[in-house]
Amino acid sequence: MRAAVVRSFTEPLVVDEVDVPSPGPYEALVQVDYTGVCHTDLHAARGDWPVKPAPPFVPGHEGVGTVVAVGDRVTRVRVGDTVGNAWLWSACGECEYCETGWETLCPDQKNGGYSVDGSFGQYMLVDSRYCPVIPDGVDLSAVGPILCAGVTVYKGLKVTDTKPGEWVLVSGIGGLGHVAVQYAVAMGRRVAAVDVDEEKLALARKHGAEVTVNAATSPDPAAEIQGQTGGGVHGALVTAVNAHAFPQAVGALRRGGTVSLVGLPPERFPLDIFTTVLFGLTVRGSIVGTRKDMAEALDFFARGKVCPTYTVRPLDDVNAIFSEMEEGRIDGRVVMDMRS
Ligand SMILES: NC(=O)c1ccc[n+]([C@@H]2O[C@H](COP(=O)([O-])OP(=O)(O)OC[C@H]3O[C@@H](n4cnc5c(N)ncnc54)[C@H](O)[C@@H]3O)[C@@H](O)[C@H]2O)c1
Ligand SMILES: CCCCCCO
Ligand SMILES: [Zn+2]
Ligand SMILES: [Zn+2]
Repeated sequence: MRAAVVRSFTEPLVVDEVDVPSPGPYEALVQVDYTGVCHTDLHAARGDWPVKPAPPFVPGHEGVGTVVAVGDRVTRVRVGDTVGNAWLWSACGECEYCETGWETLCPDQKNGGYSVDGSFGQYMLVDSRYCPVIPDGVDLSAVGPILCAGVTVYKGLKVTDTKPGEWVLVSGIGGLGHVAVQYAVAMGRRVAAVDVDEEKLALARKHGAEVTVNAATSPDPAAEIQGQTGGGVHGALVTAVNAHAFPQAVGALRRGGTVSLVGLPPERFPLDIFTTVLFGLTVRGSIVGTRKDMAEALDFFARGKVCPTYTVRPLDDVNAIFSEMEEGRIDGRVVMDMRS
């Protein structure tokens, strides 16, 4: 099968012929139709996080396709079903986190396109007990971005502990952020959006953001958001790939507000102790979503409440797509057509 392989963190990906994998007892072999390209795939290919993948590997965790073979212990899916892969490729199912609804924190989890091969290939393996099951009748070219961008921002919004009618800031209106605006609107939140690119802010307005601030031109984005939201946002979701966005989001919070950190620039940011304590602020990390979160995020998509903005491109464009992503030149999501 053809697949895009990371052979080195300093070389372009190689689109090569590789062996079709065989499913283990609980695994399913999936013929991939489409796969979204997440900025995490770029972090993986560049090896720029503290915990690095081990080349050679196939990135991708927003893949969707048809089950063509199953292992002998598989019961949850059948040949012919439409499934996806995900960052949460599998977990142990037995630790304190798996037992309490936090499988995303399982220390023994496997990660699609990072610690196990992912969806940038014509076939992929999934763990039948964890793979997202795609709702019938949905557009398979559009659903891929829900499998990571969608579930991640849906969960990140949930853990801001905001209520309908309250203000939520979405910082970074890229692949994650542009669907975050849609989930927030569908969840009844009022949305303020920040990015450094006017086209991205226009996309945020198109999807329902009432307030938009350009952090590249505003002298004080946090103050601007405080002013335009009558005292600050009740919650914030940071998906930006630049560390400057993080203290700005904290500064945009209303007293008692919560910020969910989702974006992963490999950096640190300063947190002012006094104002965090005085204003009773909550700063929390949020990583993807559980299988239950995934089913809920897919349901919003299947009911037409969220629809990714995306362009479809061939697998051979993968290195160009990464370069455009690095330069912030991708509006919405790129989805690669794996059928050719
Ligand atoms: N926590 C998780 O579970 C999780 C899941 C998926 C992705 N991620 C991470 O989220 C990040 C975003 O992923 P993506 O696929 O949306 O990336 P993307 O490249 O599509 O979008 C990034 C956005 O950040 C914007 N941006 C850059 N600098 C900014 C600034 N100073 N202020 C505001 N916005 C700024 C860019 O203009 C762009 O719109 C990546 O680091 C990725 O690894 C985390
Ligand atoms: C810590 C890495 C989280 C990446 C989630 C999938 O994009
Ligand atoms: Zn991702
Ligand atoms: Zn576990």
